[in-house]
Amino acid sequence: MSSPKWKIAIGCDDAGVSYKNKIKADFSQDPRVVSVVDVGTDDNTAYPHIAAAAAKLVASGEVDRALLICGTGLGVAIAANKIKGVRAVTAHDSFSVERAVLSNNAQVLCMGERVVGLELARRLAKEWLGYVFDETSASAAKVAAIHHYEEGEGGLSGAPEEVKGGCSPAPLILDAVDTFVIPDFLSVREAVRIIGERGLGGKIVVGAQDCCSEDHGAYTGEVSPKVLKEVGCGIVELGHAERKRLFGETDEDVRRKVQGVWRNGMCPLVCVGEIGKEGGIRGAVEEVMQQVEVVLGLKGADPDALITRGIEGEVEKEVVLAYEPVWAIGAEEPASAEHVKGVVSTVRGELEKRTKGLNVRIIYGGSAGPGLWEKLDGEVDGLFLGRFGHDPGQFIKTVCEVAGVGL
Ligand SMILES: O=C(CO)COP(=O)(O)O
Repeated sequence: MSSPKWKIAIGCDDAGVSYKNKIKADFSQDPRVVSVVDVGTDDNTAYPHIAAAAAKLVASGEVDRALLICGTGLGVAIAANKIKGVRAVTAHDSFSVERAVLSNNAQVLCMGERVVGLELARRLAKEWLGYVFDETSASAAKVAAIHHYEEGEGGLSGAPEEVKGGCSPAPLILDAVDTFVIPDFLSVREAVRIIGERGLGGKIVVGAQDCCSEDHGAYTGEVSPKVLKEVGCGIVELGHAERKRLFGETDEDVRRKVQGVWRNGMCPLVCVGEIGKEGGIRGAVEEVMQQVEVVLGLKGADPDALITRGIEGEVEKEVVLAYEPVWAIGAEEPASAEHVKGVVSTVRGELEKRTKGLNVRIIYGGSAGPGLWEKLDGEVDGLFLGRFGHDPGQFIKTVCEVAGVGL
């Protein structure tokens, strides 16, 4: 394996200028270093500002590591540790420098110009470049525990915790499945931040549970799809049965919202499903098709014109239909596999004829969870979890089943 090439930030206060400049010069000659960002200082800027500037570069991923010098190496470490995601240590001996990386995955090394001799400081900085944290080592779980405490017990409750718990499936599994989480509105930004921070942005899409059909205007209390896009949403759930039942939302309302979601380059996830189970597969297909015709604007539409009609500008030609028989939501069991397969395959066949150029995926929801996927014989494109998605263990189990990977 080739050794890594580091992007490094370096900084000091007025007590650490000469060591910083020496080590910076060493780094510029070291083939293991691709770039050095000097955050200062050669004046008397106080150490917390310098340390925070370097630590922010680490936290944002602009650099891999930072080296900070002050009189003791203590103040800069304390300040750098205030930046979320950063682990900074003070170390003046070879063993501590090694363990700082291999045990603690510290990205920031701090030294004190008044504590350690110049030649030792230079040697330690050189050794530091040779250590790489092993994510598969026994230390990884302990570093993850630090991260857990950093998230804080006093943070938002409810959905963010679920999001945090649900963020742990290995990235490889997530490569095999398109995964999304749809928290409440207030938790959307936090979900985007946590997922990004764990390097899972692009692997887990964050969505919203509803949106306004309009981007701007006097719609007090509504949430604009434009704003959802800006904060990092990629998918918006529309027309859930509860919105229809409790808030009187109609399929025509959903149609306008679908347009708003498309207009903003996101994917609409439209819930459809029959109310009662008496009509069997036939009755369900009829009810679902009536809803789909309205929400996708299919009635009397020329399939070729469908995609451009009413969708201005950038067109995201995809929709996810969540087939959720209303009677199966919150029930003890999901609908039978036979029922789901029958409805989905018929609806899919209809839509193939009538939605040219539109990528339609149909997923199943309604008491969906572990054990269901294999029964559906590949007839549906995915699952939409309610209660089982709130439980990180069940969520991960289901994702693994869909990915075809054992836990
Ligand atoms: O409505 C649902 C998801 O939005 C389904 O919820 P349950 O899986 O808890 O039945």
